[in-house]
Amino acid sequence: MTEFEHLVQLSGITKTFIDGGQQHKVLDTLDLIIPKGQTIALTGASGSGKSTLLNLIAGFERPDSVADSSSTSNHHQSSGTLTLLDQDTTHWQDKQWSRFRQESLGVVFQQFNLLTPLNVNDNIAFPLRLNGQDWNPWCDHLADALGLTELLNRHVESLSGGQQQRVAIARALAHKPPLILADEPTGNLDQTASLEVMQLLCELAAEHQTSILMVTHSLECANFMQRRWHLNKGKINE
Ligand SMILES: Nc1ncnc2c1ncn2[C@@H]1O[C@H](COP(=O)(O)OP(=O)(O)OP(=O)(O)O)[C@@H](O)[C@H]1O
Repeated sequence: MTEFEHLVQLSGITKTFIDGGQQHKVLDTLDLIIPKGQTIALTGASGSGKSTLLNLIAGFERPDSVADSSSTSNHHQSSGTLTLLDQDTTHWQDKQWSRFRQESLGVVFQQFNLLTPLNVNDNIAFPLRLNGQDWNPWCDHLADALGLTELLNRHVESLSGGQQQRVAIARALAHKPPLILADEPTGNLDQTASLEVMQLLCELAAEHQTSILMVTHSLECANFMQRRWHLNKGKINE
């Protein structure tokens, strides 16, 4: 992969939802940069927009668009700029978003989105196979560290919530992407398993300069990250 200056950069991004006829501005002309290799804990009250921010960076949501005042036609432009790997995403089509997610992103979201017809092994190896790779010693290490070695042949739908969460974490880390977005990745895990997950994330970040943006309500988990961001009224405070 080519070198880049900023992994993620948001400039003046606004996101508004309309609910019951009322506009609700969740992100308000937000500016932020996630440099390569930085690990960040994201906190904020329920409903402050943490998941929305992760969804925007992953391309599952789009920023608001505003009427283009410089144009006489009915053109709209994005409320701000979202730059990923030094590329402006404003005009990215689905194909470019898919490629970014496939090659450069690992996500652990609240819904694990596991591939239910497949077993644990195939779920973990899925991002690797999309990138033309196969199961490798790093996958063995992930399975071991996450307590999944005995479960590799099990269908994911037969697993408990905590086991499914660990599969989702292994899948996000399998292809060693430069960016991990995690939304309460240890929400279903006990304290011992949570600490093991945090150690694994830190190991990946330290060895491969992986950047991590992790939503957490746990101070203990937040302390594993290098920086702490707090989202309030559509803005980030550090
Ligand atoms: N698709 C949507 N349509 C309408 N409103 C939405 C949508 N997605 C999110 N919202 C609203 O945006 C606000 C921020 O939601 P979001 O899920 O990003 O918050 P959060 O900080 O992740 O909350 P939590 O900690 O409870 O998960 C909430 O008021 C939510 O109701």
